[in-house]
Amino acid sequence: MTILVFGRTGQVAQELATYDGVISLDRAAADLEVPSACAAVIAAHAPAAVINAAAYTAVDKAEEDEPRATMINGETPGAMARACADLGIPFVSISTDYVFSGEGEIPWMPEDSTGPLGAYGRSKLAGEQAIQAAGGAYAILRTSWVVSAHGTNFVKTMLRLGAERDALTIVADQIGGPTPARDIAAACMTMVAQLATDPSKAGIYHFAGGPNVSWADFARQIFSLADLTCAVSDIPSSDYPTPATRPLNSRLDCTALETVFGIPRPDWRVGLKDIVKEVMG
Ligand SMILES: NC(=O)C1=CN([C@@H]2O[C@H](COP(=O)(O)OP(=O)(O)OC[C@H]3O[C@@H](n4cnc5c(N)ncnc54)[C@H](OP(=O)(O)O)[C@@H]3O)[C@@H](O)[C@H]2O)C=CC1
Ligand SMILES: Cc1cn([C@H]2C[C@H](O)[C@@H](COP(=O)(O)OP(=O)(O)O[C@H]3O[C@@H](C)C(=O)[C@@H](O)[C@H]3O)O2)c(=O)[nH]c1=O
Ligand SMILES: [Mg+2]
Repeated sequence: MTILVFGRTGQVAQELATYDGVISLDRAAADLEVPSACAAVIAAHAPAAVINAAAYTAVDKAEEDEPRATMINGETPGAMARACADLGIPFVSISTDYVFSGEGEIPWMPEDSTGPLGAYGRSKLAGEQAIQAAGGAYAILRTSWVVSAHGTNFVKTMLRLGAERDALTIVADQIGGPTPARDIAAACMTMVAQLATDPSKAGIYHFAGGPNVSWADFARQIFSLADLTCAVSDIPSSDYPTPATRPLNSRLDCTALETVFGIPRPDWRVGLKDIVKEVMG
């Protein structure tokens, strides 16, 4: 069973590449700025399933580059979904907590109203809508705060800064679920297998690590596991100005994924241990 994966260098893409039967496409093989080319690659390979793990993920840069982010995150996933629907094969595409406004403290349900605060979130929401319009055996997997030993992420930034500095100020009013890329890859593989035999499972699902935590408390746990002495002071988001506004409430209710696919919410503290070990050597 061949599974075609868009993305090769990304955090989730690298974990997907460890599975037998996965063919990974880098930018040279499939440029997400060209929707028709990505659809043509799917038709040419005629795989058993497709997973889209490529995206424009530079949240701040997207503010001044929204047309490109919208092409990559909005238009192209729609074209991929239509190509998969035409072939009658499952399609899983990863989305984000940043499609939500971040109001309140209640974990977001997949069917809750969206309200992105920035260009990245808007572009990902456009992708979700295009995929849904295509129909077929699709799944949109919204995750959050992706971490791994590869690529750029908060854990790697903290391990670098924590070794250089005695103290850091970290936002404490954004709460969410850090999610190991390895767990996301495993979830995607389970989902394409089940969608192949039961397309009625199509829909939007949430998948994030638990327990929910603030970035500041997450940093403390990273430093503790890595034996780094770096004091963390809580600050409000207003003291850490960035071009794009981040949601305060990134909590995702992950019940539906467990009920429908039997995939439980992972404990990020388990995955974090492996990541710290892998990065520190
Ligand atoms: N990172 C996070 O915290 C979160 C991510 N997500 C979502 O999860 C998914 C995976 O994210 P993650 O693994 O962190 O992503 P990364 O930022 O680690 O990697 C992004 C991947 O997309 C590829 N890519 C970007 N632009 C193009 C293009 N024009 N053509 C082809 N490939 C392109 C990159 O290739 P190249 O190396 O060539 O640039 C890279 O392989 C994405 O859909 C993302 O939106 C959701 C929630 C949180
Ligand atoms: C480095 C640093 C960051 N921060 C804050 C800024 C930000 O609110 C938070 C996390 O920083 P990041 O740069 O990892 O945030 P960001 O790139 O916005 O992370 C997001 O990426 C996209 C792709 C997603 O889909 C989201 O789920 C989320 O993971 O930490 C501090 O408060 N102090 C610091 O010293
Ligand atoms: Mg980032």
